[in-house]
Amino acid sequence: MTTVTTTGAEQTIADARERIDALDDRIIGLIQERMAVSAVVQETRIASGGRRVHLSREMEILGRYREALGKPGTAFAMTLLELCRGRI
Ligand SMILES: O=C(O)C(=O)C[C@]1(C(=O)O)C=C[C@@H](O)C=C1
Repeated sequence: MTTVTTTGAEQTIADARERIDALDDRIIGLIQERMAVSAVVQETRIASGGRRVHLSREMEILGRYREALGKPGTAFAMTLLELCRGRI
């Protein structure tokens, strides 16, 4: 019979990956929720004669992400905005 043993390092990695997967599930859920809320704002603005895109609001959002996460935060926020309002 073969005995399978797991080292401390393997167990630590497996546990951490499980937490990462759970966090990613929550992040994806939050992104989907953000997309739905953003759609409400965009549809309401368009229905009242406005445009889909509101550039000064996007600048505010990009600034928040850059302040919290640095330069990659800006790239992340740009991707997030593209998910929410499509490509411009
Ligand atoms: O806040 C708005 O006015 C929105 O329409 C939402 C949102 C966003 O997803 O954050 C989407 C499109 C706009 O260009 C700006 C921001």
